Amino acid sequence: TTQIKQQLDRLKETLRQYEYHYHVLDNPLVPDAEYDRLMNELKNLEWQHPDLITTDSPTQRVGAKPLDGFAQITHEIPMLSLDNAFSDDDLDGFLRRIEDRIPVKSQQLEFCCEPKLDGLAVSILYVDGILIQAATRGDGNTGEDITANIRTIRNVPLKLNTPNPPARLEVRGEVFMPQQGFEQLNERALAKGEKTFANPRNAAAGSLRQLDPKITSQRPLVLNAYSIGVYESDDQLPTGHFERLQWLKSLGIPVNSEIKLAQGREQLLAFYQHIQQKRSSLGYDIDGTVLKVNDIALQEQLGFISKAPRWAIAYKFPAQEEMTI
Ligand SMILES: Cc1c[n+]2nc(N)[nH]c2nc1OC(C)C
Repeated sequence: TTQIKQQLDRLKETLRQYEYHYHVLDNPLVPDAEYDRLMNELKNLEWQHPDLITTDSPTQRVGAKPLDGFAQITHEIPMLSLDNAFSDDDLDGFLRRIEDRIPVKSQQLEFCCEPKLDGLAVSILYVDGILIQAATRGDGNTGEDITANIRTIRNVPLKLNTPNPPARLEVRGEVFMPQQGFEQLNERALAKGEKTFANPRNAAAGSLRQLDPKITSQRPLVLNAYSIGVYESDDQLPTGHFERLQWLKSLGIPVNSEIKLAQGREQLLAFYQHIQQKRSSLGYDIDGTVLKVNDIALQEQLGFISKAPRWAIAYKFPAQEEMTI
């Protein structure tokens, strides 16, 4: 059966490359018909040799049976939320708070600028390059195990596109439903007298919370990664967030194509205005932008503000001149 195994491996690797070029590089290598032909060839060969089926095979996206419920998963690193800005003044406050804590003028600071996708935050764990587990953000500390549903999302790789994968890599990103897929889903639901969804975000949430992966598999969901959680490897990660996202893309993880580096206040505002102007033609819902200090070491120096209470404020006296007597 080594002959069969080699044939299976070749088919799986070829299909993975086709999926990578189609879903991540947005640049198909072959027509869909050729992809479908090869997928059927692999399905037939696996049907003849079920004992040789591997969990990372492109044929293994839709789980067997519906779940009774979702198990809970505790995030090793909490998935925190973001502070909001609603005006240029708020942005200036954000920049000033950074300058107060690190000796760098914001004009010299590089930022990774991203569209803020209006979907659901998820965490996907790859062990030795194989998709092992996926969870919703939940309350930030514990989420629901939605591994079976995440596996059905066509642009989520079941195996990372590298000969030497990290021991553990947690990818964090947004699962969303593009507007066209949302409209088609609601049309079909109406035609079948089923309930429709109010907006793409609810449709994505409802699709990920399906206990039956066969239903999730028929929903047009898309993943875009935006950060790395747990990482264990002999190799160091790049030292910039933007460069880390490009590295994820090289591994076969889809990353939004609007993401850019910007330096200083003017370029941040230019990115914000650029995305705002493109908003209606993106083909998916966004609710703003996410602007991140790009240098990871600076991110760690700046740290997190645990959500300060909204109902209390420390109104301080002006700093007293130290009297030297
Ligand atoms: C909660 C969140 C949401 N988003 N969305 C994007 N694009 N990036 C991003 N980063 C996040 O958190 C990081 C700052 C860790």
